[in-house]
Amino acid sequence: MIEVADLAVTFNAGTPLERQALRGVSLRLENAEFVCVIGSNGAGKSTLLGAIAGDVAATSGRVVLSGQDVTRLPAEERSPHVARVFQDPLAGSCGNLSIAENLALALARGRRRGLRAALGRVSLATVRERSAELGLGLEDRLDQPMGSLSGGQRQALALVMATLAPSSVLLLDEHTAALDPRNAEFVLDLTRRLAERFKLTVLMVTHSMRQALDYGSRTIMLHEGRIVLDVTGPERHDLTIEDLLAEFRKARGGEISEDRLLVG
Ligand SMILES: Nc1ncnc2c1ncn2[C@@H]1O[C@H](COP(=O)(O)OP(=O)(O)OP(=O)(O)O)[C@@H](O)[C@H]1O
Repeated sequence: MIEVADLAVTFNAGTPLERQALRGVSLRLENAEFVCVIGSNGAGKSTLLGAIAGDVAATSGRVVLSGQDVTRLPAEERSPHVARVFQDPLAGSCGNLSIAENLALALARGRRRGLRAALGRVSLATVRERSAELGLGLEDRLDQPMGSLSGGQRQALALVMATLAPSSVLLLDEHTAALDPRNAEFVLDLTRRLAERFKLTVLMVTHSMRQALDYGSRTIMLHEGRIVLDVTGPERHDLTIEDLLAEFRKARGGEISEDRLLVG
């Protein structure tokens, strides 16, 4: 469960560079709910994910994860609750370590122990099994460096890593944006399967309006730090990309001059 109450984040407060990235966002995701977040550049999407994960400090408001108020907890103390996959396939893993070592570290997430302890505990069979499920042949390459993998393979493994240790919340920050369409589809399908299997509460940021309507059961649009659209159920089912574009226009008070919004 994720609960965000009246969350505000202001960067560089009191300076000429002051920027209100979130202006009172309230949002509740029930257990195992999968919500897509869409919004124009600078809308506050990454800031929202960062504030939930603990990388970004809340200026005011509250963040509650699985019933625990984590607003003042640092990121590492939230990690037993939260797993995160970023846009950059290089961001969430260590390229110099082997695939097996990266998976072992992921398994140790949220525990105060190092690689050696993690490697001692990890079951090679588990790592091999979870890698084999991807159908990419990675189970035979576990000793190879993570850096030798393609972007798509790395993002697929990042998802496996995110779901190795028991966490309930998965935050996805445009995690397919750097992939070609075929790999993006593979990773999205994997996302859906893992979310269902582990009953994860998912917040997925995307620039693709198609993805925002096709994945999960609810779509949220952020604009200038506020939620301007929150649709679910039959209302969402009937929503078209044209409708979403119209919502963007409404939010922006005119035409869309957005180079990163994708209708596909
Ligand atoms: N660390 C920071 N310091 C100062 N300003 C920041 C910082 N992080 C984000 N901002 C500003 O806060 C606003 C929201 O940024 P954020 O990255 O959350 O937007 P976004 O919706 O994820 O955008 P995009 O789609 O372009 O990634 C932007 O104006 C951004 O410039």
